[in-house]
Amino acid sequence: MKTQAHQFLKHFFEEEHKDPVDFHNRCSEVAAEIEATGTYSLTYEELNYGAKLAWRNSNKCIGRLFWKTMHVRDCRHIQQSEEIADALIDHIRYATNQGKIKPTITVFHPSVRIWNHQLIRYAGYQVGETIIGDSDSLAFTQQCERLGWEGKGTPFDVLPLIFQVGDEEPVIVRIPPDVVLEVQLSHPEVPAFTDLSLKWYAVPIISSMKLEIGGIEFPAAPFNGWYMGTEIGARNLADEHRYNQLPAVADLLQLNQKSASSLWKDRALVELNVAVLHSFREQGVSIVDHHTAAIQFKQFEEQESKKGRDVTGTWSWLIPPMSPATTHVFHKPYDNTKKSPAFLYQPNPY
Ligand code: HEM
Ligand SMILES: N=C(Nc1cccc(CNC[C@@H]2CCCN2)c1)c1cccs1
Repeated sequence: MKTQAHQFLKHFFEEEHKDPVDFHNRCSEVAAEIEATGTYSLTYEELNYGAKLAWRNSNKCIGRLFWKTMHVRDCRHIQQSEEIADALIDHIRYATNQGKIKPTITVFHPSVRIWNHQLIRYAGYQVGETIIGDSDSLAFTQQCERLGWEGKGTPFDVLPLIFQVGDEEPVIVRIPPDVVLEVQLSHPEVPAFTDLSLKWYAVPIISSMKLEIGGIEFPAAPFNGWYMGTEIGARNLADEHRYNQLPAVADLLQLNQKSASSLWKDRALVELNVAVLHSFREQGVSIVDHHTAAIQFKQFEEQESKKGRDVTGTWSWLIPPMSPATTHVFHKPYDNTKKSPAFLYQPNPY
């Protein structure tokens, strides 16, 4: 802990060009606190900077150019369930910002754990052989039902929040529908596209990862950015084991699905992604296409190298799932070294 704390403080004071005397004093203060209590507490400034660094260090993230602009909400003092529920719903409201999405993170006390993968996600139901809704949510939806939640059984039922303080009973909270912004999907050139009755939620808020700063761990630190269109159009709605919409889109476009070589899947994929980007933009919700995102990532790489910092990355996650070779990312290797502060995986609490 002591070495992790020292490493973090060294980075913090150096990068923020702080007085070395203050650095020395802060180190002694932290060392004394660790000696006395086994841990130490980060100042708000250290938490704010540490959370931004964790984003900057996220090897799988193509969106890192904007790492300095993140809003950091310090909720480490909250331990009452009602207040945690309010803080989570406030995060959704604040980050959504009527569609002009604000990259935001809310950091809770280390004893808090959120069971959701994302604060907003659709339920998944096993009905005989078929799955209704998001198959990624099957297990979590069962936990919600076990705790008394009942969905309507539609493909787009927004799941409730489940969180836990220490080893108290988990708390389940419905999200007020007016807080959840959703985008109905339409296509700029195919009017019949709306017959598919497709939609997706506006704001992805990851709530299952642990934030680690200077050796201090925060299992509950939900963070959001905006979507890259391919996440919705090339994976969530396209994967066969997810919403599997490519055949339906191909029917609409009257493509020849009998032969793979007609590239009907590729044509359906492009039009589905065109619809996602068109619909988000038309409804004033922030989103980025994978080409623009790659250009922004290139700017991030250049900015970091100007600052004398190496950019680390996970190639297989940085390339977009659609037309990857049309981006510069595909054509270069990335060093996958893990840095700290970081966002880490942690086992499911259920
Ligand atoms: C601002 C707009 C942002 C965009 C467009 C963006 C884009 C992405 C995309 C496309 C992925 C891959 C996701 C997948 O394939 O499932 C990703 C991964 C990731 N992003 Fe970003 N991101 C943004 C902001 C953020 C923020 C604010 C944070 C944290 C503060 C963040 C942290 C991460 C992490 C930790 C991963 C890896 C997740 C995992 O390992 O499952 N990103 N990002
Ligand atoms: N645009 C986003 N997408 C994103 C980022 C991190 C993680 C995820 C979810 N990834 C898990 C899925 C499911 C398996 C592989 N991908 C999405 C953001 C979410 C939160 C901040 S940015």
